[in-house]
Amino acid sequence: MRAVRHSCFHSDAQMVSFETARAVAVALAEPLNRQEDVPLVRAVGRILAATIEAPCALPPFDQAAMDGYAVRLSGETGVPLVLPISGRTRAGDKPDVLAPGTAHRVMTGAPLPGGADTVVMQEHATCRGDHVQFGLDVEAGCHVRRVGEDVTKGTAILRPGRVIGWTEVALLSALGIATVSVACPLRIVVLVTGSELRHAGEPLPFGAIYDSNGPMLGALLAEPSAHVTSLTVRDDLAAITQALERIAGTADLVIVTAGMSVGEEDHVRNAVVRAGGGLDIVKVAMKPGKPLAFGTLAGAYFIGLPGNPQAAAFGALAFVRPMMKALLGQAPANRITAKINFTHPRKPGRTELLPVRLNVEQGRLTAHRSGPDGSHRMMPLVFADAVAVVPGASTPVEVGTPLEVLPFAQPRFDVN
Ligand SMILES: Nc1nc2c(c(=O)[nH]1)N[C@H]1C(S)=C(S)[C@@H](COP(=O)(O)OP(=O)(O)OC[C@H]3O[C@@H](n4cnc5c(N)ncnc54)[C@H](O)[C@@H]3O)O[C@H]1N2
Ligand code: MOO
Repeated sequence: MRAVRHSCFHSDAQMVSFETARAVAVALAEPLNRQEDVPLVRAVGRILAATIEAPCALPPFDQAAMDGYAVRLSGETGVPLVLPISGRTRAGDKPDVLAPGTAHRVMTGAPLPGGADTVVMQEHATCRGDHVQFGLDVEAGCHVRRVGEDVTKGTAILRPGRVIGWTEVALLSALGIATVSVACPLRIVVLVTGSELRHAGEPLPFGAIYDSNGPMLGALLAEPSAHVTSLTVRDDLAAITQALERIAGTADLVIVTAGMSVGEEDHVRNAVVRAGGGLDIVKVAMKPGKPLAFGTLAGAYFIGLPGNPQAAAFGALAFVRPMMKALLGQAPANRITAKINFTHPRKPGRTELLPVRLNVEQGRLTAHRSGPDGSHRMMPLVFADAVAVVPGASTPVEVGTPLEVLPFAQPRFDVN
């Protein structure tokens, strides 16, 4: 774990820019380098921890690509129009040898008989008893899959950081690899703070609200490489400190929601320090999400997200996801831009995060506003599939401006 500047937030609590906070989040998070071997069939969504070299070639031998007849067309032999059929090889049979001046019946996937260099599709041949007659348009070398033309034995085919998906399962299975070394899942604990919170299904007294941040962050962050658990605590300094002490040592990443601001019931930053942790960043120049803190807590990374649901979600997308990638040994995600199709009046200041709906229009990724302002609102999230990043220095943003977007779902090209 890299050392962080344990600056005290009471003294001159510094506010850093959104870009600085993003850079710090990733720079803090060192790869955990914990790995385990798992059966390939259970490895989907897991992250490769070691380079895989091909233990054999693909195809593993020269083979017929069509049902037909293997012949030798190159060299001096040439092809008479009619050839005797000298043998038969199916997929799975041992390789045979082509008798000179003959044709050899082969099925797709069969080892090419030694000496043959071409397969003629059976649709271009007529079988006459123990002879076969070919059409005139036979092309030398065709319909043969050459050994190693897809994968050369010994080459590095997959590198650490790669997410195992169906394509990797196919490739590794073809190479006979049944077990892979993957990064151990991250242990993420979400501590939900707030005396007003109740769990869905519980009675709701007037003034109370249902906890949505806990379930939301669980759903947003959980993946095959990250186990997320959550617990809830009331707005009480001693109770939050105790909860943090209990969590310490059981998590790689501790996420707290709410209690991050300056009110009398906002205790999280004090509790982190009391629990033996340290805070590096305590405010970020972003809207929503300004009361957001980073630090460490007993060997874990700590991130405190504001209580408003949009602020908590956007903090998770902008900082937690990149930290998770770094901890799992993955390269940072590609930055994606979309053209916005709305105007957004503003003065230069904090970076703004706006929920947007993405569409492809005239071949360009286009972002539409998904609802009115307000980081307490849930509906703009439901109608969005990304958040657009308006840089702090921007003046009013016009239709057609390209802006970075952070997609809610991680696209395939985003995972290396
Ligand atoms: N005087 C100031 N007041 C506030 C400031 C400020 O700078 N000065 N910042 C505002 C901003 S911006 C935000 S964001 C919030 C952040 O506050 P906290 O992180 O301390 O969060 P709370 O005050 O506890 O809660 C805010 C809001 O979110 C609701 N909430 C909390 N947890 C959940 C949950 N798990 N599920 C659903 N909703 C939750 C909570 O009930 C509040 O309505 O502070 C502003 N105030
Ligand atoms: O900035 Mo607060 O994060 O919700 O509005």
